[in-house]
Amino acid sequence: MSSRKKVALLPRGTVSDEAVRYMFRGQDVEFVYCKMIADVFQSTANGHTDWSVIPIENTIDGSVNLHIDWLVHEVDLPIRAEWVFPSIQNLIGDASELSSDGNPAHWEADKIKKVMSHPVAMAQCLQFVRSRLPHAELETLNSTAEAVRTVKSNPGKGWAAFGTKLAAADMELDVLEEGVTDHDNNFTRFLLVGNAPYENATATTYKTSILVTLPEDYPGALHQVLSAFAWRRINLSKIESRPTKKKLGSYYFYIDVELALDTVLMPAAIAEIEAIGCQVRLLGSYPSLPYEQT
Ligand SMILES: O=C(O)C(=O)Cc1ccccc1
Repeated sequence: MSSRKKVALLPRGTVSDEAVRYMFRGQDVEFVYCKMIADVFQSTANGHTDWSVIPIENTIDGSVNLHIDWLVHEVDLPIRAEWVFPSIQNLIGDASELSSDGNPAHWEADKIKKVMSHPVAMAQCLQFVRSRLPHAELETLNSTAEAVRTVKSNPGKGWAAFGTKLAAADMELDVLEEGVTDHDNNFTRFLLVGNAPYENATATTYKTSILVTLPEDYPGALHQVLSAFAWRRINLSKIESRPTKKKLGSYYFYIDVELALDTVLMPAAIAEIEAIGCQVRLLGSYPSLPYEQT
């Protein structure tokens, strides 16, 4: 039997595709492209793939709540690694339709009736939309690659997309404007989740992600949770409250801790939090891989 690992991700030509090519550069893994994020998760949850790759947070728009909620409520797949990757969007369309002389650089705003993209990509380009395409209708789809494909299959309608250069090349469309993301330093954080372990000999930084549900009748419980980390001098890199989906006004806290679980301090901090009546669910303890420009 082949030991080649299978990784589920959004379609070819998406930002996820670029990020996964970067993460697994030089390694022999099989990419299983899925139409939308729910399919990505399901593919690993039902054993068809070893891992899923999930965009979880980005510089401009913050957490991708839909993806965090899937990870927490719909599947039980441990986090195996995280890494960041720059997400660069481009305005893509057919220059013969969107400019008067067919030159991509001469695209005209009033010829663009609608721009499509993934919601995360759209959120990253809103200033560009406001200043350069104020009259265009906006539509969000399952991925940037789907948006580019939709433009390709609807010629003559004045449609354009925000997406990658790879998707533009695949669909034989033009890059009308490069790098339309609102801030240059725009990175997306990706998670590798799944039941198969992931080894990375080069990792030097580790994180542990936990979900904490506070007892209802305990004033100051969050303060106690934070102090369990604070007096041990353990750094938190993220804390976010999300609805439990069980009752209005009931929340859990998603906490990223900058320490591996197999250190003396971490189990002690978790035991202290449990002792005050909080429920703690471990989402994973994993390497945090730096981005090195290739
Ligand atoms: O649709 C894509 O290209 C994705 O991979 C989702 C996404 C979009 C924008 C930034 C990061 C991930």
